Amino acid sequence: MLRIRDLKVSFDNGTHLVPVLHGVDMEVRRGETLGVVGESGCGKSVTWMAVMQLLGKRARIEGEITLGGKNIANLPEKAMTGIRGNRIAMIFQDPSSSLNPVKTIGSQLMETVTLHQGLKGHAARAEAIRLLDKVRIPSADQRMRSWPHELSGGMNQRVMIAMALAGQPELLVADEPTTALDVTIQAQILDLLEELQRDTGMGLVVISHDLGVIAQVCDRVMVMYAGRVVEKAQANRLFNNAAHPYTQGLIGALPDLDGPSSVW
Ligand SMILES: Nc1ncnc2c1ncn2[C@@H]1O[C@H](COP(=O)(O)OP(=O)(O)OP(=O)(O)O)[C@@H](O)[C@H]1O
Repeated sequence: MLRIRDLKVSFDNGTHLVPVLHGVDMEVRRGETLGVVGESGCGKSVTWMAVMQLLGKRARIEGEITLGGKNIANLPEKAMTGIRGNRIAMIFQDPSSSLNPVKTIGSQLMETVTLHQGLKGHAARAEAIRLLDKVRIPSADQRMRSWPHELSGGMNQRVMIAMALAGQPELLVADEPTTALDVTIQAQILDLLEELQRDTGMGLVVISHDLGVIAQVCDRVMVMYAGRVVEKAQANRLFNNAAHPYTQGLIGALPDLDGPSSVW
């Protein structure tokens, strides 16, 4: 469905270009859940921000990004607006900074529904409530009147996922979707993403520095290190038999339940 070939990204810092991605190759197959893992700063977010053309004017992007066979790298902004949200949607780490604090959940969700589905008034409201139900927000009708600060981080992330679903995207990119949440809520959000992926058949990309998160939901995994993909594998193969030393190090760093306890 989506193929990235030899993606190179540099940032212009005023005096010279600073290379950040050095030729990334990646692909997402229809209906799969792909994990992108690697330490902070290795280029996970930049890769997907480049796909979405959200990197701003200082970024120089080279390479090929094809969606359904069509090259979308460096598309004009107007054409890209038709892709963002409608074909590829993205959610981020901190839902409270993505939501507008001075608008209710309902009005933000209705705006998104109007933008992507052209619905207005009662129809937009009904669709917004349906989406809140779909992401398992209890009493969706009442929650429409809530402000972002009245909801927990986990609930706000569910609202962001509802917004992402408004455009019925073929692909949802979740960039560290659970990093800002506590552990029990993390598991619930991952379960929800998995369930939505199964129900809708959309492709799902989960970006995380946390192998535990990747292990829970992903079919295939791409491991990134210093602006490159260093390993691609089926998730179970990767965890049992990682080929690259960096991946072996990442797996070796996971806490071992059978190992000696450090708590006395
Ligand atoms: N707008 C920007 N201008 C300049 N450099 C940037 C910009 N955005 C990212 N970078 C640099 O690109 C590199 C990759 O960043 P990226 O955000 O993709 O890392 P990451 O793997 O997603 O890590 P994290 O999980 O910490 O976000 C980093 O060195 C970062 O400082």
